[in-house]
Amino acid sequence: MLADIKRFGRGMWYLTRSYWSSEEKLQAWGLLAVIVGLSLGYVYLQVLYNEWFNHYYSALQEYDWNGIVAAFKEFCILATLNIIVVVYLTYLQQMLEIKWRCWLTERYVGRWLADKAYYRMQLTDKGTDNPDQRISEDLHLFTNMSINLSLGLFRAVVTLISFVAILWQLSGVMTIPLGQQRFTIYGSMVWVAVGYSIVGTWLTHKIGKPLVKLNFEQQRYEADFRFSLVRLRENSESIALFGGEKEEQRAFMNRFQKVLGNFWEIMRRQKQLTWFTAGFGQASIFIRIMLALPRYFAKEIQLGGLMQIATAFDNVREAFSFFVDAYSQLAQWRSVVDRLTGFDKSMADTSQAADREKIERVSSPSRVLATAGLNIKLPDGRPLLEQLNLELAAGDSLLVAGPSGSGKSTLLRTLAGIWPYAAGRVAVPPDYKALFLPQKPYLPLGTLREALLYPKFTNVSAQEIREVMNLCKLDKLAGMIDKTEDWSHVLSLGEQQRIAFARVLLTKPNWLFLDEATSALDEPTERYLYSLLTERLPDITIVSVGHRNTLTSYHKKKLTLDGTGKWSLLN
Ligand SMILES: Nc1ncnc2c1ncn2[C@@H]1O[C@H](COP(=O)(O)OP(=O)(O)OP(=O)(O)O)[C@@H](O)[C@H]1O
Repeated sequence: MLADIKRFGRGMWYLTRSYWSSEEKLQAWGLLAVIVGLSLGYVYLQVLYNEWFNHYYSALQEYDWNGIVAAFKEFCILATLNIIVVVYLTYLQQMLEIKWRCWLTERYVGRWLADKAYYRMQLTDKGTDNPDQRISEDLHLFTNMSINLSLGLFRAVVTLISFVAILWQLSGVMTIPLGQQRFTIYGSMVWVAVGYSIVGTWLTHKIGKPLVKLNFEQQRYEADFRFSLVRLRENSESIALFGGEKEEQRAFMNRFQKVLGNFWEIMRRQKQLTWFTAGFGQASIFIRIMLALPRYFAKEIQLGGLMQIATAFDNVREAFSFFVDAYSQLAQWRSVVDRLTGFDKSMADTSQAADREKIERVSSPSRVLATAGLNIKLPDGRPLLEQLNLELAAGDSLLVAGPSGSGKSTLLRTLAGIWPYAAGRVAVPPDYKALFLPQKPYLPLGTLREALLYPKFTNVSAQEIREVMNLCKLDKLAGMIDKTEDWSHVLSLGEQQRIAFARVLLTKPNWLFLDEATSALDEPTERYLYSLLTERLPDITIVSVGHRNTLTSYHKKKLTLDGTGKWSLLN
């Protein structure tokens, strides 16, 4: 338990410190100071309201018309101030939350993308699941809960102190005769109000405790259910071709049953809790009056004093109920902090691993790409390729062949610098401008023009884009370059591969790595596109991975891998 609290404290400190000591610190602290000021103002207004009840009801009791008019005037001022304070308190609190979230999101997204951590993490770190959820949901929850809970706690404590003091004053001194003795009790109403609130909140907590876990589970079941629906959308074609609708429906309903079962549990618990809270709320209306009646009948206080006691009692009770509500959120807050610190640690580890990368990348003195003693392994340590010594001069072309799973793509990943399980030396030419084409090109959501120029949206004229598209046999699409679509779903794989070739002609790299980038094309188109490359980019060096025999004729060299570490080179 203590270790948990310590870990939570450390996590909180780590996540909070960065923003509050950042370049935005002045703004953040300034905003916080205004919010704290408004919170104090809000509590002070509640105290004034409480006194107002006294003035108003005392005037009513006395049939004092002038007193009532004065109370109305006072009420108008208090109500106006209250509205202004409540509006700005909410608005500024949300402003602080969004600024903090924005700062954290920028930082997390930046770190996730730096050193290709997003790719490496899925290879090296199995512990951090759903980084997308960490960034979108957890950062939102973290800032929201940190601000609401800490400022809420501050307000509740100040309210409690203020109204306990008021109740103490209004309680006067109570003397109870017991036989010969007389007992004097100070602040009697405080003890009753605090006792009543503690018992009530404790019972609420006892009855409502299982709801914390149940609500947490509900979120998880809902997320699982949603995820299965999203997967159907993503794999709609395969499922339609398999005719897998019945199986999918069964799987959906299985997941939905969990949502349903848990929700029934929540309803049952909620019902018990509502029995209690509704009863407790009604009882308190009665008790708060009963509490003050002895002094009222003893004519020690007036009707105004009676009403003032009643509202002070409500304020004390509300302040206590905040602790219970907050308590139920603590578990969620703690798990958010845990998840974020875990994610942070995993990003830090990944970037440290990138720093001590075992591949030595140097600049080659001539226009040659050379590997020396290159060893590539699988994540479990099995060798894929051992002691690869390869030299490729600018203008060369190399075909990488070998059985499926022998490590061809992994060799390309290593040359691109994204495979972490590799060691050795890679020398790259000084004017090295490489482009890697995978089998299924990535097409970002947006226009075709953006997809064609991804990731560097350089200024290329529409005319040039259309020309290149015509060259790549994409004339049908040349008129739609500014149309926004989910192109990866609309275009056939062959069309997507031709888009990738158009991308090559537009970005003009001098080293091109193709990983089965023509697998979906017919052989004549494949031949045409290879000849187009050498015709339009005569300086280009091509490294291709592929199974087709036809590819051999477009390359001068052939590297064959056997998947156990051995390789052979044919010139
Ligand atoms: N992220 C990963 N985690 C674990 N193993 C992996 C990972 N990526 C690839 N591998 C394994 O590495 C081996 C080589 O994969 P690679 O994709 O390089 O083969 P390939 O020769 O290109 O295969 P193919 O011809 O089928 O495309 C395979 O056994 C594969 O299962």
